[in-house]
Amino acid sequence: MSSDSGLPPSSIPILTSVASYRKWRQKAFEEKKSVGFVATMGALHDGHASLVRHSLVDNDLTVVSIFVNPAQFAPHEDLTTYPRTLPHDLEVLAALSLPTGNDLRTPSAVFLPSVHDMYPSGISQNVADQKGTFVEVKGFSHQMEGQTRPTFFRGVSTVVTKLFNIIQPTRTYFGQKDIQQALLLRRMTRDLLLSHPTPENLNIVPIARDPITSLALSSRNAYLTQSERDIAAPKMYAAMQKVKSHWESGRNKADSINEACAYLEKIAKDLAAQDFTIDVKLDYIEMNDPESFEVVPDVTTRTIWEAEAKGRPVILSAAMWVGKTRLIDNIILGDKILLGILDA
Ligand SMILES: Nc1ncnc2c1ncn2[C@@H]1O[C@H](COP(=O)(O)OP(=O)(O)OP(=O)(O)O)[C@@H](O)[C@H]1O
Ligand SMILES: CC(C)(CO)[C@@H](O)C(=O)[O-]
Ligand code: BAL
Repeated sequence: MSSDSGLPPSSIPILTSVASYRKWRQKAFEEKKSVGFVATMGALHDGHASLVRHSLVDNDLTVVSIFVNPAQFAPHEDLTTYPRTLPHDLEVLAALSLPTGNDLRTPSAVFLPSVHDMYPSGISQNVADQKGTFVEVKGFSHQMEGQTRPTFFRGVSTVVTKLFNIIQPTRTYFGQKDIQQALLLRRMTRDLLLSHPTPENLNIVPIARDPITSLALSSRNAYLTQSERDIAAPKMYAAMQKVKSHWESGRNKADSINEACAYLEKIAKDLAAQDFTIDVKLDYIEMNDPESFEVVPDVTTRTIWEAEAKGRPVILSAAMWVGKTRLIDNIILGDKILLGILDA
């Protein structure tokens, strides 16, 4: 069954217009049902499933949006090739269920808007050509991922504001894999005084990893060849684990990171020598303050950080090119609970 024609078969109602969603939401308001929301760009995997499962546990109803947002892709990025797998996505969602009392809770609706509905004034990927209304979280969008992708968070903040405005979620769920995105959106929710969701109801769900290689699940993993996925890509997490163990043994930040960079350089050389088709290039590996996103000073050790940071953990994050695919990952050094990251 599907709510609109021209869509793949789906046991979950698909709402493609803002008006049809609003009607659905009004009924939930009237019935005093809580609505959990998971925003995605589709190509669903077990990381997305974990977000949806959390929502099913916490809420009467769960809505998943699938929208590949042009505004968060720079003109040179992969908007046109981004994986679009709607029939598969609907099957993944239909297979998710949670027994509650006599009931089986499943995702309640999929919101599938058009680019035109989301951007009534039109949308250019080139910020200089954009017209209309945009949301920027100033001072928090240029560090970490924002350094390599300077217009990324403007695109994300804008589309998520629109989605929140439409969906009116009681609670939302974002992945720790995109940790800066989740923390920035929580700040945006606070700054814009949103009630649906409140900042407290923006939940962060731990990173789902491949059980064998520990590679963080990601829609873009679909771009990787088998050897890129199984051999090269997991080295980024291995490098971060090295930073973690140096940091925890008392080395300062610069030394800890340098060891990991040297490890990755050696891996890149070895891979190139063994197989010319695997090309690995580190974009960054860095430690940042989870509140300001500023870089942890080179000479800081864990003991110095803990004395100064009043319990705040450190975000250790990395981005790496594996062939033509850019992957990101992170580890929280310290207490994840203080960032409001849920248990898995
Ligand atoms: N491995 C994961 N574990 C937990 N959450 C995840 C994981 N991967 C993605 N998410 C979360 O799912 C939500 C939707 O993400 P999105 O649809 O962009 O998938 P993605 O795998 O992050 O894609 P991409 O490969 O483009 O980064 C985001 O909140 C994201 O952080
Ligand atoms: C939050 C989001 C769905 C906004 O397009 C996207 O950035 C993502 O999938 O992480
Ligand atoms: N999950 C992040 C989406 C992006 O890289 O555009």
